[in-house]
Amino acid sequence: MAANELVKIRRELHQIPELGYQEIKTQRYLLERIKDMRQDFLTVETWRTGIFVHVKGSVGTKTVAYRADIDGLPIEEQTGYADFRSRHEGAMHACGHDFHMTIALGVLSHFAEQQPRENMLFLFQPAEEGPGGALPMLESGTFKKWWPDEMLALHIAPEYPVGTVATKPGLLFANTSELFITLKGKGGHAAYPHTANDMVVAASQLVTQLQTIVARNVNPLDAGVITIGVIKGGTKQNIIAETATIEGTIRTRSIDTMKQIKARIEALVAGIEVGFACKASIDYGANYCQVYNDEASTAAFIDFAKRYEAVTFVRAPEAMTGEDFGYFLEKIPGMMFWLGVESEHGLHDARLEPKEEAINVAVDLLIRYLKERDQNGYRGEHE
Ligand SMILES: CC(=O)N[C@@H](CCC[C@H](N)C(=O)O)C(=O)O
Repeated sequence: MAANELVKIRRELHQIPELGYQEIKTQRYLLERIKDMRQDFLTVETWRTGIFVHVKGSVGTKTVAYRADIDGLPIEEQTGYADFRSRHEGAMHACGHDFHMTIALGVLSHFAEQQPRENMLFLFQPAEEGPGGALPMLESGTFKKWWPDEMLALHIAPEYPVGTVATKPGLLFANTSELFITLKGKGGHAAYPHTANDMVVAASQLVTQLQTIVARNVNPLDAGVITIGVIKGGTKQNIIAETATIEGTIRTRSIDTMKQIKARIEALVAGIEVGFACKASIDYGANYCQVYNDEASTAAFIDFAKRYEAVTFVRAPEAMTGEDFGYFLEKIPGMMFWLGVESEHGLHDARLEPKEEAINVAVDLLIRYLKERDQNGYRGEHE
């Protein structure tokens, strides 16, 4: 696909962001673009709001998979885009999944025209931002039928210039768990606090206490994050709130630290229940396992990236970002890398404006890399 065609696709996708498992228009749009491609080697199967596309190789003894996530975020866009802003109120592609999908379409269209030796599997995966599409997609009959030998994915990186790719072997992204806490007390008139049981005060205390866990309970040589992104409670300024909810995310480098943090959260919440004579419930929502890059797959990618003159390779530090792609890497050797897109504003920011030149950089890089691997053999073939 030509660079201007890819930019057009990205802009069309940017206008229709949809949240996890609501990607109806996105799926329809992707299916239309896939239908425009040469069909001789393709088999397309939908899975919920996602899509699998299998490319039959001329030899077809191995399969390499490439995954792109397709959901948007509940953010009201504040970019400077005039012509292609999100048309969906309160939703935005603020994590670059419009780029991820466009890049996957660009790579797929190449291999739809030029049949690879080995099979390829493209996954357009819903719900990466939550509740998680990777694990159920991995467990689906379609995935099992086309089970790959190796798997790749990328994520845009606003902090790197266009032309940069970054990754590392081993741990790349953290273990994550969502966190939803509901506190239920007794509402009442603002003027009669002694007759009520104020959950705004209880929630405020709890948020402050939660921030002590990483500071006071986690080994400083280990790492953890507890971010509370939402706190809601009450209905009016002169009514004492009967309920309050707290929503956040927990990030850790190790599973043990995740367990330790959850135990501390439960102890603190139990303390709030006693201290405020209220009822509390905790829901950990979606949990993602770490993204752990396979040594051999990552070494092959880094070796290529260092030789490929169109990109600069940077060794990435570990990040506390989460990615349900980690579930695939738990079962299948593979790797994920960052793609530099240079934006002043970062991921999950309403002003994120990744540079579109990065799309073509990624498409060319992936086509060349996959072609080289296709000629030289994927994991297990020449090892
Ligand atoms: C790359 C990225 O930003 N990923 C998200 C993944 C969401 C994880 C999960 N829903 C949670 O909030 O814990 C991230 O926030 O890191």
